[in-house]
Order: sequence, then structure tokens, then C-alpha cells
Amino acid sequence: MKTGIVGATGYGGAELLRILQAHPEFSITSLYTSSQKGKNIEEHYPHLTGLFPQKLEEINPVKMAEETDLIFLATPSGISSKLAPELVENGCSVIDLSGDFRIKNQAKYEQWYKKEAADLFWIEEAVYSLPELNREKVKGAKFISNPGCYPTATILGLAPLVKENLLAENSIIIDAKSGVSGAGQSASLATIYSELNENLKVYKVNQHQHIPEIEQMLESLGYKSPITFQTHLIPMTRGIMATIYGRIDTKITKEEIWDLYQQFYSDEPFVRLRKLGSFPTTKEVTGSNFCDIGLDFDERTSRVTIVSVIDNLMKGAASQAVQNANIMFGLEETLGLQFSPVYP
Ligand SMILES: NC(=O)C1=CN([C@@H]2O[C@H](COP(=O)(O)OP(=O)(O)OC[C@H]3O[C@@H](n4cnc5c(N)ncnc54)[C@H](OP(=O)(O)O)[C@@H]3O)[C@@H](O)[C@H]2O)C=CC1
Ligand SMILES: CC(=O)N[C@@H](CCC(=O)OP(=O)(O)O)C(=O)O
Repeated sequence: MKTGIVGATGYGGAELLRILQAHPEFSITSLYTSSQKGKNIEEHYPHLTGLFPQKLEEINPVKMAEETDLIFLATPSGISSKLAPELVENGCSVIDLSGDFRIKNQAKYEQWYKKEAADLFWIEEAVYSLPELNREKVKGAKFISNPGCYPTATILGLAPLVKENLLAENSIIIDAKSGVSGAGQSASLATIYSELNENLKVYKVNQHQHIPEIEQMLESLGYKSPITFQTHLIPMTRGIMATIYGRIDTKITKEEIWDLYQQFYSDEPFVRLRKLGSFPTTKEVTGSNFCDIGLDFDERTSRVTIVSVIDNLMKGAASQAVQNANIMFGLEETLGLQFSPVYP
């Protein structure tokens, strides 16, 4: 399949290049840029020296749709809302890694992203796909909206309990931490070494744009109340840890909760559960498409603690996008994604 990437010079795009280089079905034929036309990707990323001969081309949706079967949009929010519809209309399949088509309510998108929403028709056309929860909708789809990084870790951590309606109203609190690559490649004061090194920062308190995405998905699974969701920047390059708390009012034991998770994820190739009372670290999923989950239940407080980790650039972005591409094209879901995490 002829495959193109827009935003290959960014971090998510670079991970797409790494994964697709070894993929047996998706062949990278074209790379597109808004700022580096005519250059080779190795001028931007020396670690890719000698690997991708094609020059970066300018963005022209009609031409792109003629040249490729599938385009990954690894662009900032506010870009794909314009680009994706033209590509799909011209017959190209699209997977958008940005937030532009995830939130199905335009007013909510504008409130949280502080940007103009995409056209409602195209928001509805885009299939939001967290494969473990809605892969059926993806088969044969032409246009996929890939989930956000924090939502992936959070929703996978909560889904088994939410689907069983076990969490009390207004009881979910998510304390999430991300490595700095989550902010992309462009430098900002918050992410430079001297600001971040040996430091821990909370940011976007009660204002994170992933709140409506998580709430939308939890609502579709049956949890109707708002969540408390806070994010922290931690001095490491990659990884997200979402530590999730919720209250369970039904009489239940921790072993029963763990059994529920085991059953829910028993056939999932990319969700790994730790033994009851053991918890994953971010390094244990680095460079992979895994989401690792550990949990405990405190019978004194009736509170469950769930720890869910992913690599933000992989299961949180690029490798999940490839998982979606595999499903879209009727391929084995794990194709090109069966590699171990990078450790240590
Ligand atoms: N980083 C992460 O962990 C995650 C990121 N995402 C989302 O994925 C997308 C990409 O993120 P990330 O790779 O981190 O971001 P980066 O900032 O690292 O890269 C984004 C790329 O987009 C391209 N770009 C910038 N402006 C435009 C434009 N006007 N038109 C077309 N392309 C443009 C740039 O490439 P060029 O200059 O060559 O055009 C740039 O390299 C974002 O929407 C992000 O929110 C989602 C989940 C996790
Ligand atoms: C560490 C860091 O800054 N992370 C980013 C991740 C967001 C992202 O990837 O943007 P989307 O809304 O397109 O998913 C943030 O918190 O805003």
C-alpha cells in the first residue's frame, strides 16, 4: 500500500517512519512538509541517514490522493480539520493523529482546544478508534481519528470497571504524568532542559483538552459524570503514567476486580496486566505498542487504584495509528507491531 506522512519531521511522524520501515504491507512512498520542501528527512533527523531516499514534498491534497492509498496526518491540531476532508474526498484513506476529529461536539472542541472546529459532516465521518474498545467500526473505514495519548492510557485503565457500571458517580480522579516528547518537537519555555530537569510540574489544571475526549468515551461505555483529570510534566523523554482512582460502592474483592480485568483483556495482544498488587513502570513499555496495567483495591476506603502506562509516541500516537491502519485494511491487527519494548 502506498503510504504518505504529513508531519514526518515531527516526533509522531518520526515514529511512524520507524514502524512503517519494517511493515510488510505499508510502504512509505511520500513524505510531505509545510516548511522543508525539497530536503531529505535525514537533514532534519540524522538518525535516519540513508534510510528514506524520497525528498520532502509540498502539501497538495489532490496530488497526494493520486500518489498514495493512505495518509497519516501527524500535524498539530487545527491543520487536519482542513486537510483530511480534501484527501478523503479525493479517494485517499486518512488516519489523523491530531485532536481535530476526536470530539464529536463542535462547541466542546472549540471550548477546550480554543480553535475553530472542523466541519460537522467530517467530524461525524471520522471514526474515533481505540481498537480494544471499538475495532468493529474501523474495518473498511476510510477516515480514522486516532485517540490522544492521555485518553488511551486512561480509558484502557478504566474500561473494564466502567463497562460493568461499578464506579460510583463523580468518583473518578486521574493523576497523569507525561514525558516531554508529548509536547512535540518545537521548543517552549516549559520544556527546555533548565526548566524541566530535576523538576515536576502540574499543567493545564482542569483545562486539559483531553478531558472532553475521555468523558465522551466513558459516557459511551456508561459512565455519565464528569471526571477530575490533572496532567504533569516529568523530566523524562517518553512515557505516560495515568494513576486512576475511583470509588466502588458494590461489595467486591480485589481478586474479583482483577478477574474482571483479566477477562476483559484476555484476547488483547497489546494490553498486558500485572499480577494483582504489582504495577508497571513507563520504561517497561518504551518503544512498544503495549499498554500495561496494574491495580489494587483498598477495602478501607472502597477506592480502586489503577496504574496504566504507555509510550505516548507509540500506543499514544504512532503505533496505535498503525494498529488502526491494519484493521482498516483488513490486515492482521498486530502486523508490523510485534516488537518488545526498548529496555533499559
Ligand atoms: N507527541 C505525542 O506524544 C503525541 C502527539 N499527538 C498529536 O500528533 C500530532 C503530531 O504531534 P508531534 O509529532 O508530537 O508534533 P511535532 O510538533 O513534533 O510535529 C508536528 C509536525 O507538523 C508539521 N506542521 C506544522 N505546521 C504545519 C502546517 N501548517 N501544515 C502541515 N504540517 C504542519 C511540522 O512538519 P513540517 O514543518 O515539516 O511541515 C511538524 O514537524 C499533534 O496533533 C499531536 O497533538 C497525539 C498523541 C501523542
Ligand atoms: C506533555 C504534553 O505537553 N503533552 C501534550 C499532549 C497533547 C497532544 O498530543 O495533543 P492532542 O490534543 O492532539 O492529543 C499536552 O498535554 O497538551
